[in-house]
Amino acid sequence: MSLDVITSHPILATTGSVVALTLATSMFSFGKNQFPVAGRLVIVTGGSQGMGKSVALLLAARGASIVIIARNQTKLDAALLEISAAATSPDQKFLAISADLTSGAETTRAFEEVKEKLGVPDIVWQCAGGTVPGYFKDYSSDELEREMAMNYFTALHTAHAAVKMMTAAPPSKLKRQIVLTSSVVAFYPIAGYNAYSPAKAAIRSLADGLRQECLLYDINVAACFPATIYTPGFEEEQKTKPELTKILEGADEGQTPEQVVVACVKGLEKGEKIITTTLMGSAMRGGAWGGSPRGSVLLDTLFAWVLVVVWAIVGKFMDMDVVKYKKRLEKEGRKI
Ligand SMILES: NC(=O)C1=CN([C@@H]2O[C@H](COP(=O)(O)OP(=O)(O)OC[C@H]3O[C@@H](n4cnc5c(N)ncnc54)[C@H](OP(=O)(O)O)[C@@H]3O)[C@@H](O)[C@H]2O)C=CC1
Ligand SMILES: CCCCCCCCCCCCCCCC(=O)[C@@H](N)CO
Repeated sequence: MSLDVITSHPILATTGSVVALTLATSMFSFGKNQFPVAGRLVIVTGGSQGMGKSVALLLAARGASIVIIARNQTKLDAALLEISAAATSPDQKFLAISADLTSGAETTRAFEEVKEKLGVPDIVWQCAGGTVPGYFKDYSSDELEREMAMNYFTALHTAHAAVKMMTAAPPSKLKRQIVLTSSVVAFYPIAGYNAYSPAKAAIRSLADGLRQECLLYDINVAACFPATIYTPGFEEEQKTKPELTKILEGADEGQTPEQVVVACVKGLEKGEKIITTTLMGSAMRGGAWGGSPRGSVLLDTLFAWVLVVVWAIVGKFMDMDVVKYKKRLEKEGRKI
């Protein structure tokens, strides 16, 4: 096909220009760090333990000022001591604020305190969240609502307070940034997480839509999608996690919070928006892209093609594990 044919055909010409533009933009941004942190003010929600604490530790070591927000003051104080010890410059500031981020009013109060004491945040990274896994039939409706509040409302109020404060502030030289924390269950929900996965899927949806809207305000919005992370929250989960959920998520090796954070920061530095932390996570993302902006165009396209077929098979196998488990329970005379 000659170039003439391409340029004379409106659909081909449009597709061609979009592909060329995407490649040019990705080449242009290649090598440029899209997530500078030194000297910047970062709020980390859920920064008192687990993944959030690892985010705070890494960014403190890279020269950022850090505010951690969580509920328990004792845990906050202990974590802040550790985080401030990771500082590399005397100019870095550290602050811990106790707030329940399921409440919009509390979230606003915490953000106002940050502004008053240290200024408008440059980066807001939401990590607060967690789950009490279980069989759907066993939750009370209050418990179901609590999972939504704990995961989605915390993220929603945090993003809202951040966008309101950032858009009201004078423009900053470096782009301001919001990072949300979802989970791979937003791509592929499994049995035992049905109170939790929909809240994480809602975060994915918010990240995609807000990213688009925030192009208006010159604020970057990204979200990360870890699989199993070995954290205090995970330890707690294991206590109530159905055996079946453990079997299904056994396909995943798990990562330390440090590994997860290094992978997320790498993605952010490359300017990625929907960030996975393992190859399996990328495969799951590849099968669930929708209209989200791509990370690695080549890999994601390949996965998107292959996964159409792979999901048909893997999905069946996963379902078969469930049926196998049900039969095992019946055979052993056990009830769930
Ligand atoms: N661990 C895992 O396997 C995975 C976790 N994730 C997600 O990563 C994030 C971090 O998980 P992880 O490190 O395991 O969690 P942890 O339970 O270890 O830590 C959760 C943090 O969030 C804070 N927090 C919880 N609820 C609230 C609230 N209502 N208001 C303010 N702060 C709150 C906690 O402090 P306090 O209790 O004092 O408020 C704590 O600092 C979560 O969003 C989780 O869903 C995603 C994939 C896998
Ligand atoms: C196409 C590629 C093959 C796909 C195989 C599917 C394997 C499913 C693994 C699911 C892992 C779920 C981790 C959830 C972590 C989480 O969010 C909770 N621990 C909450 O803290």
